[in-house]
Amino acid sequence: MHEPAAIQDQIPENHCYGCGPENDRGLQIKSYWTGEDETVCTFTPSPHHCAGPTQYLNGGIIATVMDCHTICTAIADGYRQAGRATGTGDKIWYATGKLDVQYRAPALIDEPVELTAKILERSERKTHLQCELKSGGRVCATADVIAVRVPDNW
Ligand SMILES: CCCCCCCCCCCCCCCC(=O)SCCNC(=O)CCNC(=O)[C@H](O)C(C)(C)COP(=O)(O)OP(=O)(O)OC[C@H]1O[C@@H](n2cnc3c(N)ncnc32)[C@H](O)[C@@H]1OP(=O)(O)O
Repeated sequence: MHEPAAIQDQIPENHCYGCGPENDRGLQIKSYWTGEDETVCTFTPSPHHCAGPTQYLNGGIIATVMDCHTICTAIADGYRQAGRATGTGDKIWYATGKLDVQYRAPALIDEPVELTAKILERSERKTHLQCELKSGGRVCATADVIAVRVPDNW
């Protein structure tokens, strides 16, 4: 069961190509909590997101959606840990310190991809997450991500 609002729709001033509602040429992914430490995202590729062969999704797009889904999860978790609703009060912002993607199978361009993110560990400055991307019912990519908390003036 999803919370009513997507995480991205609660984070203000986000122009990110992958997840910013303010970027009208971006991918505009939407992520939702499904549990204490887990989120999901469904992304529907467009034909121009293809790899060399037109039936498969481009690897950079795969990395981008995994990056944005996990970093937005870390940001929302930062607000949760601070005891505040996402996007309220002083800004909490994380950047990608590490994004290690394993491409395990090609992802189909003409079906939505399903992403899950799981928080493995958190400390004051960083959050360690794992992400899985499925297409056509199989795991096509996994990622190990370190989100690092950055100040407003980053
Ligand atoms: C005005 C406000 C507007 C708000 C608007 C809101 C928008 C909000 C939505 C945005 C959603 C974006 C979603 C897409 C996210 C991107 O695409 S961000 C763009 C890509 N990333 C970058 O450009 C990052 C570039 N790198 C950097 O800026 C800095 O190197 C970093 C990553 C912030 C680290 O800074 P630093 O000062 O070197 O940090 P440092 O104190 O050394 O490390 C902090 C901790 O992180 C660990 N760490 C750092 N890097 C790594 C690493 N690569 N591997 C493992 N651990 C690491 C350190 O070991 C350390 O751990 P502890 O010692 O605390 O245990």
